Amino acid sequence: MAADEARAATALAPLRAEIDAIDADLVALIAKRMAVVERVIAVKRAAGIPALLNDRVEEVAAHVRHRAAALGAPPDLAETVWRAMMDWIITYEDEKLGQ
Ligand SMILES: C=C(O[C@@H]1C=C(C(=O)O)C=C[C@H]1O)C(=O)O
Repeated sequence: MAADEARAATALAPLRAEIDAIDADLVALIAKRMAVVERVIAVKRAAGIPALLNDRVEEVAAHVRHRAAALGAPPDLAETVWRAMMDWIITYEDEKLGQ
């Protein structure tokens, strides 16, 4: 059993390094997306537009489902991740717009 676990640990290490590298790329993309969100907030503030725009939320969710399916990723996973991110961003925008 110990030998099996040692073999598994050896096999897992490079895969986990790949996941860590992908996560670093994803965090960089989140930072890039948030920089655009800051510009969205400025436009919304100037025009008196609210943080939550339901039609846009549904459009983004549909886009990521479609893109995930095209790339062989689970659409439900993509939609779940994006809805969580958009919920967080809407709260963030709300706080910023209320200031
Ligand atoms: C960024 C926006 O604000 C909110 C956040 C969204 C997002 O993170 O994609 C989408 C819809 C909005 O309610 C936007 O209106 O585009």
